[in-house]
Amino acid sequence: MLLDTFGRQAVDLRVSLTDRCNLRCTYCMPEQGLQWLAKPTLLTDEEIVRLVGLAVRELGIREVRFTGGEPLLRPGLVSIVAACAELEPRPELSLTTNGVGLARTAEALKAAGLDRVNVSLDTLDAETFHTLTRRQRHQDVLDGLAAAESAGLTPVKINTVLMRGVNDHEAADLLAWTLDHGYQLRFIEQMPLDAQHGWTRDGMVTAAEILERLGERFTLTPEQSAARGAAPAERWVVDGGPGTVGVIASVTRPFCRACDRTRLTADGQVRDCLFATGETDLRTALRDGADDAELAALWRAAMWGKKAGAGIDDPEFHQPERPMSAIGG
Ligand SMILES: Nc1nc2c(ncn2[C@@H]2O[C@H](COP(=O)(O)OP(=O)(O)OP(=O)(O)O)[C@@H](O)[C@H]2O)c(=O)[nH]1
Ligand SMILES: C[S@@+](CC[C@H](N)C(=O)[O-])C[C@H]1O[C@@H](n2cnc3c(N)ncnc32)[C@H](O)[C@@H]1O
Ligand code: SF4
Ligand code: SF4
Repeated sequence: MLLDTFGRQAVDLRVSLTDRCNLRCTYCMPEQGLQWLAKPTLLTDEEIVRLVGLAVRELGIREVRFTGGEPLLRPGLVSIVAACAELEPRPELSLTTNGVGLARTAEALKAAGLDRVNVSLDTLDAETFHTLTRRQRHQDVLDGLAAAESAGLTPVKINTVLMRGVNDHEAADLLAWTLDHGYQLRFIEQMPLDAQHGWTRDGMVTAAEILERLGERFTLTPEQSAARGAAPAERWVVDGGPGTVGVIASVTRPFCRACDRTRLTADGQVRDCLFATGETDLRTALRDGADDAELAALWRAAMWGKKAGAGIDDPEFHQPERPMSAIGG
C-alpha cells in the first residue's frame, strides 16, 4: 500500500498523459505555450499501462484519473484506457479534459471502459472563452459535453475556475445552466501552479466570495447525505435539491488531511503531492530493467515522505518548478 507518516493511504492515481495542450488558459500557461517535455523522456503507452498495472495489483490503487496537459491529445488514449479496464481488480477510470475533441472520442472512450469525465468550462460566452483560453473553441467544448452525456460517461462534472473581472460575474448563470443540463458543477479556487507565476493571494476569487455570489440567486445547504471522504469538492444542495454545486477550495479550505492521491507525470516521475518540490524517477528505474517489486518499493518510499499539506498560506511556501500542465492537474 502507499502509506505516509500521517497515516494516509493513496488509493487514487492521477496519470498525466502529456504536458501539451491545445488551449492556453491564462491561469495555467502563457500564450506562447511552454517548453514541452522531450519525446524520449515520455513514457510509452506500454510503460504507462505497466506502471498503472503494478499500482493496481501491488499498491492498492482503486481509481485512475487520466489528465494532463490535455489527455485527448495523446494518440494512444483509447488503447491505454482499454488496457487499464482489463486490470484486476478493475480500477475506476476517469478523465479530466478541456473537452475539445471529446465529441469525436466520447463513444470510443466509453466502449474502451472509461467510466466518467470531468470537463473544464469557465464561461457560457464564446468571447469570454476566447479571452480565457486564447482559442476559439467554445462550441467544441459544448459539443464535447453533450457527447459525453449521451455516451454515458456520467456523471459529467464541470470544472470552473473563476477569474476576477473576467468570468466571476457568471457564477450563478453557470450554475443555472449546468443544473438545466444535468451536469455537476464545481468551482475551483485558482492555485499558484501557473507557469508564468501570475497567481496572487489577493487576486484569486475565494470560496467565500463564490458562495456569496451564488447565494444571491440560490439557496445553498451543505450536503449531508454523502460523506465527503477524500473528495476535493465540498458540496451544497441547491434550492432543496436534487441539484448540487461543489467548491474546490484548495487555498482557503485545504483538504490535505484526507488526501488519498499519488501522481505519475508523463515523463515517469512520481509526485506525492500536487505541490511537491521533489519527485521520484520511475522511468529510469523501469528502463534500467527494474522488476515490479523494485518499482513498487520505489513508489512506496516516494509516498512515505509526503508532507502534511500544500502549505500555500505558509510564509515559506514555494511554488513547484513544474507547472500544473506538466504535473497533471
Ligand atoms: N489541492 C488539490 N487540488 C486538486 C487535487 N486533485 C485535483 N485537484 C484540482 O481539483 C480540480 C478538479 O480536478 P479533477 O481532475 O476534476 O479532479 P477531482 O475534482 O478530484 O475529481 P472527481 O473525483 O471527479 O470529483 C483541478 O483544479 C485540480 O487541479 C489534489 O490532490 N489537490
Ligand atoms: C491542468 S488541467 C488538465 C486537464 C485538462 N487540460 C483540463 O483543462 O481539464 C486540470 C484542471 O486544472 C484546472 N487548473 C489549471 N490551472 C489551474 C490553477 N492555476 N488553479 C486551479 N485550477 C487550475 C483546470 O481548470 C482543469 O479543470
Ligand atoms: S487548464 Fe487544461 S486546457 Fe487549460 S491550458 Fe491548462 S492544461 Fe490546457
Ligand atoms: S495539495 Fe497535496 S496533500 Fe493537499 S490534497 Fe492536493 S495532493 Fe493532497
